[in-house]
Amino acid sequence: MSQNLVICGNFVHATNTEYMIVKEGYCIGVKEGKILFFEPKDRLEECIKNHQLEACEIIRLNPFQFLMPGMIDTHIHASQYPNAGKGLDLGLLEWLNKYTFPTESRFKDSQLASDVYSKVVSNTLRNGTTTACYFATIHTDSSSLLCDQVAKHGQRALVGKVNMDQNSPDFYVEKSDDSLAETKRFVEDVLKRKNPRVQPVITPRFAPSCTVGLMQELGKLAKENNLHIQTHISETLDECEWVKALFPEAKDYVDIYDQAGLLTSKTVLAHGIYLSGRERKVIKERGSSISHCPNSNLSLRSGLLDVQQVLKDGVRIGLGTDVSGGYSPSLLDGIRTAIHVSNTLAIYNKEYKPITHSEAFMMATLGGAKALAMEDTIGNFEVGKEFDALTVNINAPGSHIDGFDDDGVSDYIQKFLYLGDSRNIEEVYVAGKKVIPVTDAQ
Ligand SMILES: Nc1nc2[nH]cnc2c(=O)[nH]1
Ligand SMILES: [Zn+2]
Repeated sequence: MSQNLVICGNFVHATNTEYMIVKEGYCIGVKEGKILFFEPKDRLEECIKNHQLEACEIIRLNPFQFLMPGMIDTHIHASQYPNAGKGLDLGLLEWLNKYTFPTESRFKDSQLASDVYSKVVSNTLRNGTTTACYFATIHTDSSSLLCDQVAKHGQRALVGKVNMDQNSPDFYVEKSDDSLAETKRFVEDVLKRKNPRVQPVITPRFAPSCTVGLMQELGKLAKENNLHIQTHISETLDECEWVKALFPEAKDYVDIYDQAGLLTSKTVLAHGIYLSGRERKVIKERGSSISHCPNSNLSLRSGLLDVQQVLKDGVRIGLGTDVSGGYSPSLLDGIRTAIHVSNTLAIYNKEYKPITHSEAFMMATLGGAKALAMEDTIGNFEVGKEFDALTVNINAPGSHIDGFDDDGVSDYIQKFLYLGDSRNIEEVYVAGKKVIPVTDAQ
């Protein structure tokens, strides 16, 4: 059950006009999971009275604590979690064949699926990911087990059963008709749960793995049911060459998805490193978004995404861990690596203005919400949104952060983004319910 809550202290979030805004000495009121007020704390009594929250316990944060929105992982392969931190010696296409497909094929086994999915959901939650956009595998029933784990641990997620009907190994491929029928079965199963925090996402793996016919049918299915869509695009040069050879009649990579009806305002495209200006323009026109996965792009040596160009072109962008191409399930790592990728571009081009920690923070929170078309529900502390939040303590036991006399709240926030880890994330709330620390009742 989500409780009613009042929390007073220091806050940080992104808005439509500011990448990062610090609110010192504020109070927030939460009723039935939703934010009722967010005001300076001298208005506390009046707000409590106006919103009939008198019976509610008031939590007062200490000066070393602050509240931030929960982080949003816009691209993560739950089924690749067993491989996180290993097998990064090959480029994308060889890596898929040698490590990824064999691992994913094992998820036919429901015991293995439940075990791995429980671990990945609990680890990402502990690391402050309140919303995740997951790839599962081609297996329908085991993909449903990921939904079970998301619900059990109290995370918010989009869950995708993967589609692959060509150019895949014999042990991990579907017949086109089965792929579509099983996707329909999966979508029905997820929707009939009527859990607003667990939704299906249509998940053609990437163009090389899917026939045009299947992609078109998936586009129709998404449209009929107003579903999210996720896939990969323009991640490596080898992949782009392969795509050109496989789809000679397409204008470019984006055109393949566009012709299939897969580019909508609820589509998130992972990577997008090698997109042309025309492709970014089409993505913007369709209202689709990009998931920037910097750890993966460095770990698999795929390339460096120019985030400034993506932002300049008006394309919505969030951060993804892309486990296990990315080895870290933490979006704090995503924030740091995004900054370092941008710094690297600036080292090689003196004119280049790298992104700041504030921009990276925005991408991990409100940017992610926009990328997943969920900005009406989550992403910051706007009144009316659901309360997905982290209580951060830079002085937590075992913390690797030291505060000094001349540090202000903004310094604490910056230090957390660079030096913090799950030890500093003392509490995690999803829709007003405290899901970390885990209690016996959960
Ligand atoms: N990083 C990454 N790229 C992909 N492209 C197609 N499949 C994958 C995958 O599993 N991981
Ligand atoms: Zn991926």
